[in-house]
Amino acid sequence: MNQRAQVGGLASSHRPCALRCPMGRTALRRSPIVHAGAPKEDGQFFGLTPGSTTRGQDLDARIESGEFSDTGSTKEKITRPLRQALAKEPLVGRFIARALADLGRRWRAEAAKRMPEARGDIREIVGQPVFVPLYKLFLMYGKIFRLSFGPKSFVVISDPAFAKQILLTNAERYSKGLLSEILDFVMGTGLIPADGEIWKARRRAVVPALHRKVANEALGKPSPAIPSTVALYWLPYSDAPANLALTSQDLATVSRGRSVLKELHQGSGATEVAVSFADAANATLGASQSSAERLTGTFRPTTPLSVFGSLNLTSRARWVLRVADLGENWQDSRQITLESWTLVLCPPDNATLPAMLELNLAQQAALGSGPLKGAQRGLASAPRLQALSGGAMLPAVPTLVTVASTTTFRTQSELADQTVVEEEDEEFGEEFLSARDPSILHFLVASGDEISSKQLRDDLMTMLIAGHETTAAVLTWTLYTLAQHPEAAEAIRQEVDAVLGDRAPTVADFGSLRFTTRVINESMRLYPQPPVLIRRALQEDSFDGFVVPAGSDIFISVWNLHRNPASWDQPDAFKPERWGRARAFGPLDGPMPNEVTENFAYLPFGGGRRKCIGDQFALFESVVALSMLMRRYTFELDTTKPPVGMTTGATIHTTAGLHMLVKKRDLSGASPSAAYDAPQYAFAGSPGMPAAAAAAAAAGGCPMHAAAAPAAASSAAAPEPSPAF
Ligand code: HEM
Repeated sequence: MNQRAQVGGLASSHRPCALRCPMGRTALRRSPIVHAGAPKEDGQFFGLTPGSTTRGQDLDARIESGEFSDTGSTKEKITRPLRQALAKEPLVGRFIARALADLGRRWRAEAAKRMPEARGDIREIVGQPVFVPLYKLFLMYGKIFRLSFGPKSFVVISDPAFAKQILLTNAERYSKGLLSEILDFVMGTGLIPADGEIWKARRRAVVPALHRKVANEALGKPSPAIPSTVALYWLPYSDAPANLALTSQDLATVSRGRSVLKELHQGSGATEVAVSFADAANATLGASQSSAERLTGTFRPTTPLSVFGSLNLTSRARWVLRVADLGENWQDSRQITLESWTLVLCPPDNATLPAMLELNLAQQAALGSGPLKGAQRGLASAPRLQALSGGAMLPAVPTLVTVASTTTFRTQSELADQTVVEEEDEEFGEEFLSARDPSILHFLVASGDEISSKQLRDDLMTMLIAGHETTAAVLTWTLYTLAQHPEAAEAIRQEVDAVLGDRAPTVADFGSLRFTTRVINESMRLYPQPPVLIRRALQEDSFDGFVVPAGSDIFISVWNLHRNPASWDQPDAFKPERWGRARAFGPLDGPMPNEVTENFAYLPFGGGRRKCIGDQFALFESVVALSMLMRRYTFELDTTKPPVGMTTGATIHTTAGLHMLVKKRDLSGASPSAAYDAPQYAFAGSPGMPAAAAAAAAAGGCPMHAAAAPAAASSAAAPEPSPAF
């Protein structure tokens, strides 16, 4: 059980964050909240008021003014003064007043049945991550309201019970609606956008491909040597960088361990600088490699950990961050910018690395300028990828390779038992397994007699995109959060040192890496990827008496669910311990949180029949990446850079990149302990908690922002550039 808030209402439980907390500024100071059921028969404009030019501020000001908390029937309100005046008159006047009072009661009752509605100008919410205004509106309107722009409207759901109804109980009444339309050209009838019979058939076919047994088959291969260092460097996304010229200044900058990213983003020198990073790495290795070799992965990392930049849809998406083992010679410290990450672990022979890298480059190109346009370009480059990987797009779903290359995967553990999908266990086709090629692609091809190449392509594209950007975003925001919580980062290190030492995690270790896992769980609560789920009602449905007609487009705001003050104690606070038993110190022995344990208040992987098929896989992947990175490095926010900022995409993107100072960790003295105790993570208010965080917690402020407080001269060296909204 987690430590859920035992609170009666929104206003009483949620304390505003003193600093730049996502939620802090506005509605929380107002109470009571207008809950669902509050009538809004004429709607209220949340959009630009006539003549106004600002966006988010307008909405904030109008929420602040109480405009949205106004309730009741407008007709009743307009006629009220007349009724009151008439009531003072004798006879006829009193008679009319009584009739008006009756009418007023009827109007109020009718209004109460109508869903609250926010109407306005779409431009007002366009300038900010869309889930943020939705949260503000949720705090005003409550768990269900209609958001209307001219003739178009959406029903916004922020209540666990309603989400459960849509995703589980009445799931057959809903389709992916808008999402399918938007994703059609890139995912076609892949599993995410597909509906109806196609979805059913494809789910049955694809789910077994993520089965534990597929992973098992892929495992058991010798684990590659674990590197002592991992170096980080940048590569340009361009397939064939025309200009590889290096300036001596570039090399000098890089070899001093300084960031060159400032230059990177200032225009034409970008490619040169990025390449100089790679060349500096080469120089460090004493290797002489052509640029073509570099781009096709000649670095031959001996580590199972290679991290590639992910699908980042911001203007910085052109850069690929790659983590590879470069040996001991690598610089001790350097400054890099992390945008978003995904994990690709290479098999020991490294045969697929070149193709993976190419694939990644193509993805970057594909999605560099926006999901729609970019993805089209990605498709165009698919044949080339095939050529590079010897005719088969094997690395198309790198995550499977991840687990496959990590370990022997023999011992059952909490995760191993749950790993991948159990629900269709009986349908698993052993005969489709291939020891030689235990990839998802192979499984799909072998098991799908009638599958068309278009369907295969759709399935793979879907899994590629679904499994790539999400995990990358989770790691990005986890690192961001940990940079503000050095005590939690330290606790991860203690755990990893004790459980793993310097070896790579295995699935068997997963159960022991509990704190690390709970950090990921909590990071996914604070930053759900995606923050909003989209559905369309195929039939009428109703929620607490509010009717949602067939054809309605619906946003289930996971962000709102995950920060709902009625569900969570200190909803904006990073508290991995909330997933343990209700005590301040002690083992995190609660169950792995998911939509079932939290009754749909927590939906990091959705729920019901459209739940993510890669959930356990992704969790393991994230824990592997995080534990290995935290073991070897320390990450601090670079306070000289602009605030991180959030931008809406399929996942939550950074606006200005996540700039971090990365230092190699001193590992002397960090060895596995025979008698391992759970790390002494300093929970809220505990003696071990950094002063600033404790002060913030005590003040009811958002601990996420503790490091920004003046007293933040603790181990949290980085002041707090919180996401700017
Ligand atoms: C941390 C990483 C991940 C997160 C946060 C995540 C999240 C989600 C969520 C929230 C959904 C439900 C969408 C909805 O109901 O509209 C979903 C569906 C899906 N995910 Fe994931 N996912 C992750 C990793 C993966 C991986 C690794 C794969 C595959 C390799 C994957 C494949 C899919 C597919 C195919 C669906 C659609 C399932 C269906 O509709 O039947 N995901 N994911």
